[in-house]
Amino acid sequence: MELQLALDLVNIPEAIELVKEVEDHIDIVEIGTPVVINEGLRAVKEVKAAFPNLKVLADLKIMDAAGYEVMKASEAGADIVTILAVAEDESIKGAVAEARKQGKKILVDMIAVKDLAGRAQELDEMGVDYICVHTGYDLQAVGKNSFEDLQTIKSVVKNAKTAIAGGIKLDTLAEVVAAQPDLVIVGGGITSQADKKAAAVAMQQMMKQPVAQG
Ligand SMILES: O=C(CO)[C@H](O)[C@H](O)COP(=O)(O)O
Repeated sequence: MELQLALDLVNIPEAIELVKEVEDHIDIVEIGTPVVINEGLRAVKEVKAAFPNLKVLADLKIMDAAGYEVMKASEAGADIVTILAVAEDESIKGAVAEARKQGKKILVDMIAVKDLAGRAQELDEMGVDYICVHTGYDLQAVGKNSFEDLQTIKSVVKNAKTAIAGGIKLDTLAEVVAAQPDLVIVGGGITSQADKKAAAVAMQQMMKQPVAQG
């Protein structure tokens, strides 16, 4: 199980400072959508240059022109690029084809999908690398989470890795870990803590513990 640190509310120097604090305790650093909007793909390039040993995910949440956008994010140094599950199948297939060409991975964000099981099955058949259930900020604000959604996609996905994002904190991580996703994405659960390193260490330890059977 891998841990991804999501950076959403920072500029490039702040992102680099933040990652320095936790780099030994995370697997992937996400350049969040607001950062890409504010700073462009330069943020991906500079963070990858600063931390060549970490995988970098560009959270572009692609909706169209997928092959082109995956190509540009790849050129900037992204290892993983995100596309929205609600995009057209042609866009998903274009993203997967370009990622294969570039030696990169595609993570599909299931935000706003109603038929989670059906769409997850289709995406799995299209060869995407990760399928991620996600409660965005606007639904977190009304008390939602994606814990049940993770079980739903896990019951149908055969090939892709499964991931979960949205408001995960240390006190809710045990429930997430029990469902055994391949990837856990945490933003504010680390970045809003006074001791970010301690939060990342505690999360990493919890994720490494063997799961009780039965
Ligand atoms: O993609 C995002 C918002 O659209 C965030 O990166 C994701 O939700 C993780 O951040 P947090 O743990 O703070 O919710």
